[in-house]
Amino acid sequence: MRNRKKLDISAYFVVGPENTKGRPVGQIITDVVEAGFTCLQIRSKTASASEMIELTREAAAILAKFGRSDQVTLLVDDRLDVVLAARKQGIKVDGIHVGQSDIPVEVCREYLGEDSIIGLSARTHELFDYIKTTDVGQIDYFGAGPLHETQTKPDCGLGPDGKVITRSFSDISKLARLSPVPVVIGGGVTLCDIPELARTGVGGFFVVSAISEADDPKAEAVKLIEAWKANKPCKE
Ligand SMILES: Cc1ncc(COP(=O)(O)OP(=O)(O)O)c(N)n1
Ligand SMILES: Cc1ncsc1CCOP(=O)(O)O
Ligand SMILES: [Mg+2]
Repeated sequence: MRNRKKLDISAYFVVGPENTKGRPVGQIITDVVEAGFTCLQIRSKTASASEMIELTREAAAILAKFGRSDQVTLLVDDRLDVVLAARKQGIKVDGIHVGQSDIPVEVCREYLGEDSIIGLSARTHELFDYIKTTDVGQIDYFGAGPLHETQTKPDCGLGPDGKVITRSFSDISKLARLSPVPVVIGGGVTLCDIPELARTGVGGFFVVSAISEADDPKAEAVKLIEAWKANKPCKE
């Protein structure tokens, strides 16, 4: 349980090769690690299993190089097979993030073990009922959103009527209050959202494009962290 107890989801970067405008994923991961991000997720809807394993290897090596392997949590999106194969090859990967239509949390827990981190996305249109009724014993955090519609994941927040439901800051505060596990918010999050998000009481924010598409990913990552810690209005 050591890993699970010290989980820090305050500054969480999600990335895959389709998000970086052709730039090397490893360079942007290096930037966010140097900036002080606390959580990394390898997520790709286009990469093969072997490409995902290589990206995970590279991320783990970057964490090791900066002496951050025990402080920064490294997760893989969706792919239990990738996590298992990576571990088999000696790569230090801490766990998985799954959504409602992915491999069930119980199965992930069975294969990954008690010390692994498992994040779950809560279904947006049923969020509040869901957190009240779900057995959260096997879950380490909820990923929720979107705060704004996002091209990175256009189906995020899609309601039964086909319209995207975004979450207000007051919804998010309520979620932070009611959720039995820490909540991380993402989906269209940019620097200017961070101060208000920090005031909601959630455990953190997650971003893809705010960093992966920035002209200077490292500078953007630093600003995001400073804004989260300082709780001050943003200056672009
Ligand atoms: C931290 C975090 N929160 C939510 C998600 C979304 O997961 P999911 O709903 O399974 O959608 P995909 O990312 O698989 O498209 C996430 N990946 N990370
Ligand atoms: C992976 C994911 N899950 C919910 S929204 C999202 C993508 C968020 O990307 P961006 O920060 O670019 O809006
Ligand atoms: Mg998923």
